[in-house]
Amino acid sequence: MLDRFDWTAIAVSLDTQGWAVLPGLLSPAECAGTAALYDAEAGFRSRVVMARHGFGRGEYRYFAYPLPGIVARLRTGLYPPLAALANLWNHRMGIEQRFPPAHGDFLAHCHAAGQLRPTPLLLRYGPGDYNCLHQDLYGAHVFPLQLAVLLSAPGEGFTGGEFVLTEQRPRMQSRASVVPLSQGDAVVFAVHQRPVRGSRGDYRVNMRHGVSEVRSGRRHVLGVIFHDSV
Ligand SMILES: O=C(O)CCC(=O)C(=O)O
Ligand SMILES: [Fe+2]
Repeated sequence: MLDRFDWTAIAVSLDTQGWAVLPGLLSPAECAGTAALYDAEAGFRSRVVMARHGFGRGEYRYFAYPLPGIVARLRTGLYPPLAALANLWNHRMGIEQRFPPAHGDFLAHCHAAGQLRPTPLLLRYGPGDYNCLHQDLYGAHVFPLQLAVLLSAPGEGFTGGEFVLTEQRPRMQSRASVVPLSQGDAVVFAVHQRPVRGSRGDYRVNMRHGVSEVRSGRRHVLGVIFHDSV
């Protein structure tokens, strides 16, 4: 399911832009089935109403362990190629930490440090909802890449609600990107920082992500974060 993607091209896109799209990661049926979980009683550990925290407008729910099969498979299966890139990034940024090749081993480090709670989440937006620019840091252990899968169909299921990334460069003005996504596409992006090649070697830029206002309809997204939370 995941070996059909061109991981070399994905790494190049992440290196040059700070994000990459995995087209059609989930089928329309998988998108609908996953979005429908939002209304299930069980299977989640908490629900967050964004306006209550100043995070924006709309809401999300964090899955509980055990994760639904599709979420667990994506998290475990996408980790190894992303860990290889994360290790190159940490080397370039002068950060000592290296990531083990299997997700279970990385999670064991999170759990030993008291980061025990699962972070994959489902988000739901309606008209007027949006997600302020943020970084999903949940403790000292951070895996530097994450994924968001658009479960709804732009133009049909909703309008507005674009996925936005900003890149804050040292002593320079910030740059914004809008990531074009169709239903079932995933965007892989930097959680916190990424290395950028400059004329005098690599420097670090600070990344944030968010969602512009949804104008109509309903927008569901599956978020896959690889570190667990305190
Ligand atoms: O709704 C989105 O596209 C962004 C979701 C998000 O912030 C995340 O998955 O971390
Ligand atoms: Fe996020």
